[in-house]
Amino acid sequence: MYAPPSLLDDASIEITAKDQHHLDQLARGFAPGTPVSITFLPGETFEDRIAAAQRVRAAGFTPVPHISARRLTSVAELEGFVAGLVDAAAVTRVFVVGGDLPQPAGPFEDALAVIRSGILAFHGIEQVGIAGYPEGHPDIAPAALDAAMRDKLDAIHAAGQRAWIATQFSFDAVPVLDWLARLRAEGIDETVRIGVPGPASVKTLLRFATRCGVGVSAKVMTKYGLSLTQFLGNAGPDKLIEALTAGLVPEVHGDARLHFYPFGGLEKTADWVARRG
Ligand SMILES: NC(=O)C1=CN([C@@H]2O[C@H](COP(=O)(O)OP(=O)(O)OC[C@H]3O[C@@H](n4cnc5c(N)ncnc54)[C@H](O)[C@@H]3O)[C@@H](O)[C@H]2O)C=CC1
Ligand SMILES: Nc1nc(=O)c2c([nH]1)NC[C@@H]1CN(c3ccc(C(=O)N[C@@H](CCC(=O)O)C(=O)O)cc3)CN21
Repeated sequence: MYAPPSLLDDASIEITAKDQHHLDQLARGFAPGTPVSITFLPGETFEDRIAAAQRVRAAGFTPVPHISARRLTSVAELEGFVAGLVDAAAVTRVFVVGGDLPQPAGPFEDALAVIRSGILAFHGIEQVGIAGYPEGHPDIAPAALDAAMRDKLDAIHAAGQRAWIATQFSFDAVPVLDWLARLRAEGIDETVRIGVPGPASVKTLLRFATRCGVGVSAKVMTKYGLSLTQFLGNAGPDKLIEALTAGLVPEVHGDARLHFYPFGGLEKTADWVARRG
């Protein structure tokens, strides 16, 4: 076994509202209490998202609903969503992202605006997650990303809440480890959950990489085990997690864990974790 149990043991996982009907599959690889993020996708209703959080809680996991700032159309919508999550699923943790819309659909320009609204703290949210980009973001300058991270951490702490960082998924350990070391050197010591893809077909992984603005060079594809000649074949994060495990040094990288994006389905990721855990 190449991965120490700790890195896989403390992993979290991200689902979509549709996955709420397949939560039984998660228990095969993830312990009770595991944080389960619920992606905020367009085309879902707030009722769907609240029901998903409720099912995650009922299945024995910790629901972590995502809030996409730019997709919110009003302050009342945010109020209603957070109140609903607390009432139905006793939610105490949420993850706030800017969102992919080029222009905000409502009053929230970015994640910071949602945090500064005070609505999360008012409803008793205790922990707030924010996004990290070890390889940068295609539409946001590195300095803006750094400044946003500091501002968001300050605002979360000022509201008396705890923060954590979950990173955009990556196929390469090197930039992730470098970025994490830099963050720690700057004095940011929050838990970082490193985004890794679950096992999925090469085709699916490349489709999500394109959609989410994650670049994959030929060199990185080879390193990860992604082959264009086996486009329909599967690729798992074995080598990536092996490299992270070998490269993570607690004194340098602090509290680092994994966050799985199961692009190939919950069952495949849970079984993969169970086989290696
Ligand atoms: N990592 C993840 O799991 C997810 C990431 N996203 C991505 O998050 C990006 C930004 O979110 P955060 O890191 O939370 O940043 P943020 O909300 O903290 O904003 C950081 C800076 O980038 C600007 N910005 C925010 N969204 C933008 C966009 N779509 N296009 C151009 N500029 C934008 C903001 O005005 C601000 O100056 C979105 O563009 C989206 O691509 C969206 C959903 C999930
Ligand atoms: N820039 C950016 N935008 C995002 O929306 C985003 C990221 N980055 N990083 C990773 C997470 C993970 N995201 C997602 C988005 C959709 C599904 C998804 O499975 N959607 C459909 C299937 C669509 C398909 O297969 O193409 C589903 O039915 O659940 C999963 C994770 C969204 N996220």
